Amino acid sequence: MRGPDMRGPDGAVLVWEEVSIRYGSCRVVDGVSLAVHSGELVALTGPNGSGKSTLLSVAAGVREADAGRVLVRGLERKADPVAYARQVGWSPQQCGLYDELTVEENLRFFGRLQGLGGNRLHQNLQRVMGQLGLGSRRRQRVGTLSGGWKQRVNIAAALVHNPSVLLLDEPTSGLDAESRERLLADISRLRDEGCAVVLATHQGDEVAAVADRVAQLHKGRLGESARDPSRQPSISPPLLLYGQLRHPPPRFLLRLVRQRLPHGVELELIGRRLRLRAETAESLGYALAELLREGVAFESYRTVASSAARLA
Ligand SMILES: Nc1ncnc2c1ncn2[C@@H]1O[C@H](COP(=O)(O)OP(=O)(O)OP(=O)(O)O)[C@@H](O)[C@H]1O
Repeated sequence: MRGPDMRGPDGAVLVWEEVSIRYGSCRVVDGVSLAVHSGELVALTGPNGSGKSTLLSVAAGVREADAGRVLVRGLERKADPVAYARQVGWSPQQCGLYDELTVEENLRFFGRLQGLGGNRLHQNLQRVMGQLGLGSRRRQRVGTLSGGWKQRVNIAAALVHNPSVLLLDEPTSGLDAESRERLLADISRLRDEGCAVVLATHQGDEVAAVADRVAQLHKGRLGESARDPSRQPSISPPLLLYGQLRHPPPRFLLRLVRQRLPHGVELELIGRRLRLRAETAESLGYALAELLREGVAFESYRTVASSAARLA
């Protein structure tokens, strides 16, 4: 149960409204406004020290904004901290897991912290272990897991109470390319299941293929391109196509298709998720036709003609 469907003014589940945060005299987040919707994955990118973790920590409720406010389903934390916490899952950069406990014991512990117990806790543990593919590792001590599996448990711990919003701080950091790809595929599935996901990373290129939108922070300020879509000018917006493939196509075939794409068309693939970006409908249509001609089978796809995103 995700609770009553109370959303922000424009239907957003998570809203940062003119948020500023200081450490001493240093303003590390400066008037940031950003709205995230259900079923949307926003990549929060920017160099080290640009304020990504700080911005997430305010939404997670672990520190207060000095100015502005954060709303989750229209609710401010100070109005009802318990109801707010139920809606938010936070996976911090430093895993807070207990190495000497098993995967399941860790998740049970975090579930209890969220006030879950009995059958509800049991059901939530099953669900979350299924979502992150942890079933076969449930009895393994966390201290013996690889970095990729630890990150999965870290994310599962954030999801155990079934929040509407998932905040992920550098979840792919330190992972090899294959583990990163697998983890990003899992994260995009969580988004597809309806979660509003914000993923902070200083490696924006890596998440561009799965992100619906990229919000770029620089010295605590949000780049023009990443502001709330409704406030953006619609000058030559890119056309985007997101597709879910039946099977991941062989690499040689992708290479072949890429060679034939019209100038300016980008094609990215993570697992079975494909993204095409083009400047015109003609070039997008041409690229799609090329993929279909080569036998790439889509389970589904959607196109977005949007000024919402600079999907870098
Ligand atoms: N507890 C703190 N006290 C003082 N300054 C802090 C504190 N935490 C963070 N900062 C400073 O705030 C700024 C933003 O830090 P933050 O960790 O939010 O950036 P980031 O974009 O997440 O960086 P990274 O990618 O390295 O995690 C940095 O200049 C950092 O040094």
